[in-house]
Amino acid sequence: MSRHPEFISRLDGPVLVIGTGLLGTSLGLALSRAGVEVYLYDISPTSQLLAQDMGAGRLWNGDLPQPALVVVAAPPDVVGELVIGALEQFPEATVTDVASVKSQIMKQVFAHPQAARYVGSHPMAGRESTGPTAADADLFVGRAWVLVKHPCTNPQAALQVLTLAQDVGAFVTELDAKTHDQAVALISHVPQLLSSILAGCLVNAPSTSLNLAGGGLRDMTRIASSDPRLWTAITTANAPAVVKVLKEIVASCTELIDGLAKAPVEPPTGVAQSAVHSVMLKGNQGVARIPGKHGEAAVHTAELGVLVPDAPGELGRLFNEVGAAGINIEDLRIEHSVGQRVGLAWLTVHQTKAVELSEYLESRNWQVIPA
Ligand SMILES: NC(=O)c1ccc[n+]([C@@H]2O[C@H](COP(=O)([O-])OP(=O)(O)OC[C@H]3O[C@@H](n4cnc5c(N)ncnc54)[C@H](O)[C@@H]3O)[C@@H](O)[C@H]2O)c1
Ligand SMILES: O=C(O)C(=O)C[C@]1(C(=O)O)C=C[C@@H](O)C=C1
Repeated sequence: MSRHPEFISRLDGPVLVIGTGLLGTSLGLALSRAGVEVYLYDISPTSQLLAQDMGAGRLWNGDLPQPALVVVAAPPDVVGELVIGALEQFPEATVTDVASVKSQIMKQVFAHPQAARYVGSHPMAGRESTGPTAADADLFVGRAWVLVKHPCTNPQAALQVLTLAQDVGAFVTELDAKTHDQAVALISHVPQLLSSILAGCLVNAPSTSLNLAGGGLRDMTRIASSDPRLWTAITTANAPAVVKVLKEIVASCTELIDGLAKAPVEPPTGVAQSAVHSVMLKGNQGVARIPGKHGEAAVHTAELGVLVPDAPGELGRLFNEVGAAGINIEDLRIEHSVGQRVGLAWLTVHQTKAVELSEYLESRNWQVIPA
């Protein structure tokens, strides 16, 4: 594949991707776009063919030159054995993986004599859909990518994996396996489980209730569509850290329930109000600590709501207008409820451009709602 001028890789290939689902195919697309030779292998013939059709690389066969780097992008419960298999099959190659949990895999791999060529890694980028067709060459752009080294890790191998992460647009952070697993329990694994538990409460809800769903519920449940098999493997492999965070949440829920249960008291005692208020306040403080893109504090953007008629081409027309104003859309979310004739598009733009865009869109007869 020819090199795309905007995305030239510093990494020397070929790279063999084992597991061509969402992560493996996204990586193949990003590397192929940057001119790196990518080979693809998946236990599922359909998945590897789809990945090849999408342009993520070519199917691996033993006649091809040996890979310089092998990336294992399979579910966490098979990663350890696949990494060891790759270390043995390709004695010159560096081997890495992208699994969401690290301690168990590090322990399994570092019992092997050739483990110095292995570097654990975890791109903090993904989505609720799996499989090659959900892949995106830009998946890793601006996202964190954790490198997990071992005292025996070969520095040259670590450098290769660092280069891989940087070449696909990620910024690299180094952590030990235990710190990594505790961190992702809090910021990824428990959020997934809570989203699933909340969405699970909707299973028997009447459709008259569900038809009222707005942005709040949608924001909280996007990841509830994630793959049950993959997430069972992820969370069980990180059970101790996940249980610790879940227990904290149960304690907070119990406190809140006890406080709220006192709400109907006459005259009001303020206990219920204080229980809810402290939950809300702590939440405000926590959410303000989540960094924005590239790990910077998210203070430079503003959101603008625009009412968009529910008709073909209207969203495209809005984007064209914003483009004509010379303003970049940093992010986008859409609120849309069943039976409504309009949707609400929330555009995130640079803070300094928000007023200008609002005035411009109003002058073009769009109805703008400030955040
Ligand atoms: N989905 C996410 O958001 C996300 C984000 C970061 C990291 N990860 C990690 O990336 C890895 C892959 O996740 P995904 O979302 O791409 O899943 P996926 O289901 O889309 O892809 C996994 C692929 O691995 C293949 N596979 C399974 N066993 C195999 C084997 N023995 N040999 C070869 N291929 C095999 C499957 O056929 C499948 O195509 C997981 O370890 C996951 O923890 C996922
Ligand atoms: O769905 C998303 O937006 C994600 O980025 C998925 C997400 C996450 O929880 O942040 C999920 C699992 C990973 O191991 C890494 C990323």
